[in-house]
Amino acid sequence: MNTFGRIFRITTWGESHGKAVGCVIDGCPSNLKLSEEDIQRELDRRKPGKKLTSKRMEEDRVEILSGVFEGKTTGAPISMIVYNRDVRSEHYVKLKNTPRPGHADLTYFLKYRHRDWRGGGRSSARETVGRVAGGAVAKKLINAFGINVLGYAIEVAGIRWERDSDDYHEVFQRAERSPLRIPDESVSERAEERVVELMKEGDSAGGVVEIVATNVPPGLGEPVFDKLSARLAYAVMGVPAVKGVEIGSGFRLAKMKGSESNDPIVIRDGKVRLEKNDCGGILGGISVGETIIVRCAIKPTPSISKRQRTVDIEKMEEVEIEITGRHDPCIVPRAVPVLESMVALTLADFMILQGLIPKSLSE
Ligand SMILES: Cc1cc2nc3c(=O)[nH]c(=O)nc-3n(C[C@H](O)[C@H](O)[C@H](O)COP(=O)(O)O)c2cc1C
Ligand SMILES: C=C(O[C@@H]1CC(C(=O)O)=C[C@@H](OP(=O)(O)O)[C@H]1O)C(=O)O
Repeated sequence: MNTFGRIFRITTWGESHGKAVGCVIDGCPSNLKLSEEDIQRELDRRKPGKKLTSKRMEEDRVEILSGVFEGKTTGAPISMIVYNRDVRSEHYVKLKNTPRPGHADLTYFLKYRHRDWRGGGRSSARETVGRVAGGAVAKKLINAFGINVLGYAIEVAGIRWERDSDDYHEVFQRAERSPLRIPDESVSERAEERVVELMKEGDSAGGVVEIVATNVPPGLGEPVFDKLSARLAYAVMGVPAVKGVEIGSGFRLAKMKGSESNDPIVIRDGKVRLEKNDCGGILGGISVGETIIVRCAIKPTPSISKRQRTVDIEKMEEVEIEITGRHDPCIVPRAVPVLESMVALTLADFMILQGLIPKSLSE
C-alpha cells in the first residue's frame, strides 16, 4: 500500500534515483485556494543541500499537474511532481549486494528479491517529498479552519532543550532559525558542535522531534480502534527512521502517580479546559480541545562512513563496507516538516470524516 488516509487520501510514488517523485491527493474539498508557492514553501523547508544536511543539491521545484483550476481546487485528484536532478548512483553500485546496516536494503531484498538499489530506491526518504507536498495541501485546508501544525526538535545527539514558553508559534519561529531546528540558540550551537564532531568520526546522530497541533476542536477521533492517538502514532511511525512515539507526556507518565498525571478539569474564559496538558490533548482517543502533542524518537542516520560489518548476499560471505555519498549527519531537522505533514494529513482526514469540513468550501 502506498496510500494513506480514509477520505483525504495521499498516494506517494517515485524512487530516490528514478526520474521523479510526487504524490496524488484524493478527497480534497473543492474551492480551496491553492498555488505552487503554497507547496514550494513547505518543500523548501524539507529539501537537502543546507547546513548540516545531505549535500545532494535538489531544488525540489514542484509542478501541480491536476486538480487545481483558476487557483482553486476542483475536488478532482491533485497530482504533483518534483523531478530528481542531482542523482549520483555510482556510490550505490558497490552496495548492490552488501546491504547497509540500519537501512532497508536487506529487508527489501528479502521481501522483493528485486529492488531499485540506486539511492535506496523507494525506501529512501526522498519519497517524503510527496508527503510534504500533500501535507502542504492538508495544512492549507485545516488552517482555513483555524488549526496549525508546528514542529521543532527538542533533542539532538542527547542534548536536550526544555520548553521555555507556552507560545508554540513563537517556539516554532525560533526553531526555524536554527539549522537543527532547536528553538534555543545556545542549545542549538552545542548540538551543532556535537553533530560536527560525529560527522568527523564518520558517524551520525539521532534525536527527538515534537509536533503540536493548535486549535484542534474537541471530538476528533473514535473511541475504540480509530482513536486519534492511534491514527497519529500510525501516521508518524510510517516516516523513515521514526522508532518511538509519545502522546503528551508519553513515557514520563509511566513514572508519575495518578494524582500527578491527571489533568485537572477547570473553567477558563467560560470554557471547560484542562489545567495542564500531560494527556497531549487526547482523552479516550478523542481530542479534548487542548493542543495535540506528538513526540517522535528519530534514530541516527544509518548510512555512515565508518567501517561496518555486513554480508555479501550473492557470495554469502561476511564483509566490511565503507559507505560514501551524500547523507544527512542527523535526520532530525529535515524530519520536522515531514512529521508535521503526517499530522496535518491525519487531522484533515478526521475533520472531513467527521463532517467538520464540507466537500465544497464556501467561496
Ligand atoms: C528526512 C529524512 C532524511 C533521511 N536521510 C537519510 C540519509 O541521508 N541517509 C540514510 O541512510 N538514511 C536517511 N534517512 C533514514 C532512512 O531513510 C531510513 O532509516 C531507512 O529508510 C530505513 O527505515 P527505518 O529506519 O524506518 O527502519 C532519512 C530519513 C528522513 C525522514
Ligand atoms: C535526497 C534526499 O535525501 C536522501 C535520503 C536518503 C535515505 O536513504 O533516506 C539518502 C540520501 O540520498 P542519496 O544517497 O540518494 O543522495 C539523502 O540525500 C531527500 O530527502 O530529498
